[in-house]
Order: sequence, then structure tokens, then C-alpha cells
Amino acid sequence: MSQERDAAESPERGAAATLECLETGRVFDQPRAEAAIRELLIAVGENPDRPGLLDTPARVARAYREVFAGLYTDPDSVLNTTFDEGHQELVLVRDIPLYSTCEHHLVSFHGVAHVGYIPGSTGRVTGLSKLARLVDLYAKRPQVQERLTSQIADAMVRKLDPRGVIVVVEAEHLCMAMRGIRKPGASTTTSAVRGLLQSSAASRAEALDLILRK
Ligand SMILES: Nc1nc2c(ncn2[C@@H]2O[C@H](COP(=O)(O)OP(=O)(O)OP(=O)(O)O)[C@@H](O)[C@H]2O)c(=O)[nH]1
Ligand SMILES: [Zn+2]
Repeated sequence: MSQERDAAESPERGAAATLECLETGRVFDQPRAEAAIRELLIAVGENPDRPGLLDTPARVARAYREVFAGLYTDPDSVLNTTFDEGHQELVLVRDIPLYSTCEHHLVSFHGVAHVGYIPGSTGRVTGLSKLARLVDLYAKRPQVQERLTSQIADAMVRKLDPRGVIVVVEAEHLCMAMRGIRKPGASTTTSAVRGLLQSSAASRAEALDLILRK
């Protein structure tokens, strides 16, 4: 396990490590995050010095470090375990649980991802857990569902050189449920298809049939 992934998944050990955002080069700053949460509590009219809230800034900062752990890990390091299986048909992992954070409101959207690919001509496949790790990594960033979906698909294209990729994400956005338009239960489906699964209607229909079969 790489040090950066180790740190992101384990808040205790992460305290000693430097977590650097791959996009901005900025490091996770626990004191700054704590100060911001304390300031937010004051801004909403709360008293951050009352006993129930005393530990909240540090706790929330640690929680954000965990929720945004995907900012600090290179997605291309995830799909590095591959096997020569000579498998040339669809590989599909369905119903991968997903918790992400809407970048507009910083509240959760959650649901499932279905991730499938047709291996390249060598039939080289990746470990199944690595597909779930890839979903997790991109989910643990400030996101919009469309970008999350296509980022997963594009990382698979980059690393696996597959003949086709399909990613479908089904999620409920709490920003549409607990506030605003208040439509709990409304579900958003996004898809990203690449290669043969885009160009061949028959291949895509077969994959979608397997994905949507309950
Ligand atoms: N396309 C897309 N929109 C999203 C996603 N997550 C949240 N949104 C939307 O982002 C939009 C932000 O709209 P704004 O008008 O700037 O924000 P707002 O005033 O809080 O909007 P309401 O949620 O309608 O109250 C809202 O329509 C959200 O539903 C996402 O993953 N994809
Ligand atoms: Zn939102």
C-alpha cells in the first residue's frame, strides 16, 4: 500500500503524513480546516465554546480529510495489478456502494456504481477490487456526478487499454432531498461509455441489460 493511500485511509497515521492535493499542490492543513469550521459555527450563530461543540472543529476537519481522501492519491496507481487471463468478454462489477460530495453544496450524494469493461486483445484483466477502489478514489473528492462517471471511465481507458468501457452511476443527492427543492428519493443516473461499448449498439445493450437487471 502506498504511503499516500495509507495515510488517506487511516486518519491516525495520516496525521503524521503530508497529504498533497494532486491538482493544486496544496497540502491538507488540519489547523486551518479546524479554524474554518470554528468560524462557520460562529457564522451560523452557534457558540463553538459550548461543551458539545468543543471538539467539533477538529473532528470535522478529520472527517473532511477522510471524505476527500481521493484528492491525494494518483488514480493511475490504482489499476496497477493486472493478470493475463486471456479473457476477451465483458467483466462487470455491479452495485459498488458510493458516497461522494456535491461540490456545489458540500453535502453527500450517494448510491451505486456499475463498472464494466471488455479487455484488450491480450485479454489482460485487472483485480476486481481495483475497480471499486477507483470508484472510491474519484468519489472522495468534491464532485458532480457527470464528472465522477466519466473520470472513472477515462482512467480505465488510460490504464487497461480495453476494447470498451461502461460506467453507470445511480445516486441520490442530499442537496435535492434535505434542502432546496426537497425531493427525497429522486434518483439521478449517469453513464459513460467508451470504445466498443459506445460504437456497438448490441454490445452496449447487452452490458446495460446486465447492469439494470434486478
Ligand atoms: N448536473 C449536476 N448538477 C448538480 C449536481 N449536484 C448538484 N447539482 C445541482 O447544482 C445546481 C446548483 O444550482 P444553484 O442555483 O447555483 O444553487 P442553489 O440555489 O442552491 O440551487 P437549488 O438546489 O435549486 O436550490 C443545483 O441545481 C443542484 O441540483 C451534479 O452532480 N450534477
Ligand atoms: Zn448539491
